Amino acid sequence: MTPDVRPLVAGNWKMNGTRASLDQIKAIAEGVQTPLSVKVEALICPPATLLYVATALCTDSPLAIGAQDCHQNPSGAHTGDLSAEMIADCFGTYVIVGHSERRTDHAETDHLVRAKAEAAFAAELTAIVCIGETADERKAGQALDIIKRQLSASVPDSATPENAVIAYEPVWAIGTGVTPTVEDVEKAHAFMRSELVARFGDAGKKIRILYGGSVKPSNAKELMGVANVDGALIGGASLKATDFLAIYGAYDALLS
Ligand SMILES: O=C(CO)COP(=O)(O)O
Repeated sequence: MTPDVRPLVAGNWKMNGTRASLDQIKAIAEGVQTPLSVKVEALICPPATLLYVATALCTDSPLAIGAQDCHQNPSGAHTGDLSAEMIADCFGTYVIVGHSERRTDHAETDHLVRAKAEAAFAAELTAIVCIGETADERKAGQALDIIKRQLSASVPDSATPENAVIAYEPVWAIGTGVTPTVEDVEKAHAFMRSELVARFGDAGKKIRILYGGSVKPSNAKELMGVANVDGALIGGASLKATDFLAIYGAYDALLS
């Protein structure tokens, strides 16, 4: 945690979820209607097909809804893509950019990820910019170098604590059930914090840095309690309302 920073617990549903899954969003929207929501923000990023209906389910809930990607341009001939304006038009308030699966599946570069984050800012969305090293990069002792490069090249100069969130997701921890040690998470997040402060000054102290990769109810309290970990980006465990709410609820103990 970072002093005076409101943590964000975010779910990334990836390419999962049909209309039947809206029940889970409804349950999460109801489940986060607790006093904890003043202190901890909750977000679900369903597939684009569910975005508009999901926001309609959350009108009376503090649960925010976001998208998983956006195009760097506001409109035009880009078949199959989604603009940041379209997400905002569906009442989405966040968009994930530069997830490692998009960097791999769609060859997204740091440069493109930065342009997508800028498009998000222009549409008044908050961009969750994902970074993280692969297993090979880690084995080669390059983890911090990769983090430094991705952070500096993927995050726009216009990032602020309001419009930008960083998600550190070591690629080897995604969907594997394996997480870094608490010491490794602490080291990586302290490094990112120092990089952000060096670049953005006081604002860099408040930009949220989420941890992602095999977060589940059983490890949430330990991981979320680490210094400079300002929440989670959850994949698999965000698909079930009970699991997501258990992770969210870990802050009950951490903040009491
Ligand atoms: O990629 C992730 C979230 O964006 C993490 O996925 P898992 O929580 O399934 O490991």
